[in-house]
Amino acid sequence: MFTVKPMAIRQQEQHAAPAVELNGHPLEPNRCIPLNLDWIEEVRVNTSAVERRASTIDTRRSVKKQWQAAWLLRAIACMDLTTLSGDDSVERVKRLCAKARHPLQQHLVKGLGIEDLHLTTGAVCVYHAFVETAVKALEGTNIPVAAVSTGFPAGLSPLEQRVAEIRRSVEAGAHEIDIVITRSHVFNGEWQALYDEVAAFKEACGPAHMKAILGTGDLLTLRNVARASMVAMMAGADFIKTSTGKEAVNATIPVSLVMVRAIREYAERTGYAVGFKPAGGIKTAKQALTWLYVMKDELGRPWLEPSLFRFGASSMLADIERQLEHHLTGRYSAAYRHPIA
Ligand SMILES: O=C[C@H](O)COP(=O)(O)O
Repeated sequence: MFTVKPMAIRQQEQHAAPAVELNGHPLEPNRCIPLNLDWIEEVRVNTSAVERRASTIDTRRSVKKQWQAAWLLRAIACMDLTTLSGDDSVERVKRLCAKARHPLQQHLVKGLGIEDLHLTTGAVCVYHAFVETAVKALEGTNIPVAAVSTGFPAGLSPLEQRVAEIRRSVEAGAHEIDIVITRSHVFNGEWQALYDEVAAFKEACGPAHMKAILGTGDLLTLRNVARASMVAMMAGADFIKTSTGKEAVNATIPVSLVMVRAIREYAERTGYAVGFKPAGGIKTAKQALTWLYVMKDELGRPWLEPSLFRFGASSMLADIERQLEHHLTGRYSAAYRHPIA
C-alpha cells in the first residue's frame, strides 16, 4: 500500500498560478489580429518527427505515488466535465454539476488531506438547452458553464443561425462558448473565409471565452491542423480545441503536439497566449498524465492552469477517482461506484 503524503499534494496544488510567460517573455490574453497569409503559407509539419515524439512522451517522463496523485488532481482542476448526448436531461445536468462541485468522493478528499483545496472541475460543458440549468446548479461557485455552439458538432447550419446561437447561450449565462469551424474551409484552403467565420463568432461571444473546435479528425493532414490553428488564433480564439468527440478520430497526441507548437509559435510572434483543449475519447488517468506531460514539456508551467488548459471529457473523472482510490488503499474500486464521471 502507498503511503499518503498529503503535504506533497497540497504544495503541488496550492501555490499561486504562475505569471503567463514563454521563454521569460510575459504574454497577454489573445485578441483578434489581421489575417497574415504568409504565416499560413510558411507552415510545415514533419509528420514522422511528430509521430516519433508522440510515441516517446511517456518514456521520457513518469510521475509516481503522491506526485502522480497531485498531477491527477490538476487534471481534475483542468477538466471541462461534459455531457453531450442526445438523451441529456435537466436531471442529468444537475447531477453533472453536483459532481463538478465535488469531483471526488468525500473519503478520497479526506484520505488525501485536501479538504482545504475545495477542488472543483475547470468547467461544465453542455448543450445550449441546459445552460440555464447548469448556471443555476453552479450558483455560488466559480465554475464556469461552457456551451457547445454554432451547429455543433458539424457546424453546417447557416452562418446567421450559428452566430445567433452563440448570442443566446451568452444571454442564458454561458461563460465559455465552444464553437466548431467549417472543416471544408480548411481542406479547400479558404483561409479568409475561415478567419471571417471565427472572427464573427468571437465578436458574438462578447465577454465569454471562445474555444475554437477544429474537428482535427476531419482535416486530413497535420499541416492542415497547424494552419487551421494559426487562422483560429489570428481570428481571436481564446482556446483551440481538437475535436467535438463526435468525429471518427478525436484527440490524439500527434495532433495535440502540432496544435501546442502552433500556440508556441503564435505566442512568440504576437506576445499573446492561447489555451489548448484536447477533447474526445480521453478516458483514462494515464491519458491525462500524457497530455499534462505534453503541456509541461512543450509550453511550460503556465499551461497547466485551467485558464490555459482544459480536457474535454465525459468519463475520465471516473478513472481518475479509481486511481486515487488505489493510491490511498492499494485497491481498485468498480467503475459503477463512480457515476456521472
Ligand atoms: O468536448 C468534449 C467531448 O465531447 C467529450 O468527449 P468524450 O465523451 O469522448 O469524453
